[in-house]
Amino acid sequence: MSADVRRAPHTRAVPRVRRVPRVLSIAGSDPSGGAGIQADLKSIAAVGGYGMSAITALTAQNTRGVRGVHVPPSAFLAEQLDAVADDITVDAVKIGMLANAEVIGVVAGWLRRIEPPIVVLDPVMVATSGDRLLDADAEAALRDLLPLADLITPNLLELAVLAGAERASTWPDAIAQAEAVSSATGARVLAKGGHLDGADAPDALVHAASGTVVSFGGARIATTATHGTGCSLSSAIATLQAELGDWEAAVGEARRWLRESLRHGASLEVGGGHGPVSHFAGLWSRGGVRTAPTPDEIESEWWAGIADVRAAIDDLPFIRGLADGTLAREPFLGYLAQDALYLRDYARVLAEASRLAPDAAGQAFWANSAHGSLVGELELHADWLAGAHGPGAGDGEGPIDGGRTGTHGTSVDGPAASAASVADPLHAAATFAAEPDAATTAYLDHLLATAARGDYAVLAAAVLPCFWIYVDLGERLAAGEFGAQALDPGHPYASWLATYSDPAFAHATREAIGLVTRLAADATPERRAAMHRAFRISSEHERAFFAAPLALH
Ligand SMILES: Nc1ncnc2c1ncn2[C@@H]1O[C@H](COP(=O)(O)OP(=O)(O)O)[C@@H](O)[C@H]1O
Ligand SMILES: Cc1ncc(COP(=O)(O)OP(=O)(O)O)c(N)n1
Repeated sequence: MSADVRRAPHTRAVPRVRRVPRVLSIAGSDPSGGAGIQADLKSIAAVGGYGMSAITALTAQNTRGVRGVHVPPSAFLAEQLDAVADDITVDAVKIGMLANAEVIGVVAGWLRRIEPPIVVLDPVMVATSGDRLLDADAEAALRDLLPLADLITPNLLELAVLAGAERASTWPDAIAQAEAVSSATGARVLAKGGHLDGADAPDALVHAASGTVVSFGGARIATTATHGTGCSLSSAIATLQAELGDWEAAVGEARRWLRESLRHGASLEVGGGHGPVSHFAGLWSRGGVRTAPTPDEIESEWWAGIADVRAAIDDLPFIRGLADGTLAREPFLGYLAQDALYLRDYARVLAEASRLAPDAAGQAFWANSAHGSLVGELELHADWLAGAHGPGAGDGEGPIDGGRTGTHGTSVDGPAASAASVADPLHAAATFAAEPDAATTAYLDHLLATAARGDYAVLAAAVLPCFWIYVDLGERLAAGEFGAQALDPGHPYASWLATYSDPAFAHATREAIGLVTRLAADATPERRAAMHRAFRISSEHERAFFAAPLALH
């Protein structure tokens, strides 16, 4: 190799690290999908890039071999390249099959003009099947292209051609040839050991300028699905280099990905010859292939999914009596006594959700809700249970100040205005004097067991109905959906009903819905199903809880 092919000092832009790199493959087409641009686009996507392709040549091939090659006019390749570069920032280029010297000339001219920040050149010459993919008289032109690359990825045969030597018979010989090519071109060279005999399939990243040789070992994977491994590896490296900005890290990760894909290639059952690797095997097994619902879709689906429970709650004599004011004081106070017991442990469950929350926003939200349940809500219960409100209490029965705090987990932003405090031992004794009935016990057992299992997302879903069902009831009561009596200031439970439609509680409920549905959208299908189950069970407990007072009295 002559000294004049040594690469000029690097003047192009330093590669920028980019989360989803835009990677252009300049390569030939393989209609069987295992090599060429088809493999490149799959590989780029599989390792996290946005793939583009300018097609140099069309092949008619399958896993058994190449039947024909058609090279379109090189001017049309130039048009493809310009169309991309005129519009899109190209973060990395991978070059594969170039077919002939004319095509190489077009690509070389374009590279000189555009100066993409990363160029990985896979010097494709002969397919594994033995078919030529580069005219024999184009090898000199290809050598001249090498200095325009940052990384060259030859297999053993291609390395020997580039080094002007016999095919290396040992791995140290291959590394020596790679050093010679790197030294002559200024580019890094990845010597690939896929075609070695023996139990190992090593690769080595050689950089003569810095005198480094980084070896990558690995046992040979027993498979015949090796069609397109070179194409796939080089595209993955180009993409990962654009993302990571570190050649050693990019090669290491690309190799790990390729080896995973090699292990699963045979299971695709493509063709009777050398089949392709399974480019997305890792993604499929780790991430699944089904779409995930959006938070909005989950909200509608979960709400519609408890339509039967909500309708049953609406029809309960307790709710009807509460709405039109005909509910007797005794079952109402019985309900409040149970609700006080419920809220005391519900606050503990909310505190546990706060402890489990992975982020400060969730932590603060649930802690605030736990505080609201105890300080705001329970103190209103304490008032009622101490006889300060309601029919026969002689207080005018209008809404009380404490009504600004919401029901079930509403945040409060100031000291409770209510006179009775659960912090006061006398009031606490009265507030929590009742024995929990079956409905309260069952609901709390469900919530406390869910909290004990320690799955934050499932716990968040389990506490949600207590927000959501109450706020919905409150809004519809306030809108007169259950009759105009609920709007009458003289209604015997007016102060209580006011808590149902408290705007602060409505706001907290929106936050809780958003938080839970976002968790569900991000969850695996199995976890989302567990969340949904917990949500549904809590909703059913809500119905039983509202049914209990009149079932007992
Ligand atoms: N059976 C195998 N087991 C493990 N790695 C392999 C195997 N065959 C090829 N590779 C790897 O695939 C990549 C492509 O190598 P190679 O087959 O030598 O190149 P090409 O596909 O260009 O002929 C290299 O990283 C090589 O180590
Ligand atoms: C269109 C096209 N380009 C390149 C190759 C060679 O692919 P490669 O990754 O070198 O793998 P093998 O198939 O040769 O193992 C090709 N076949 N077709």
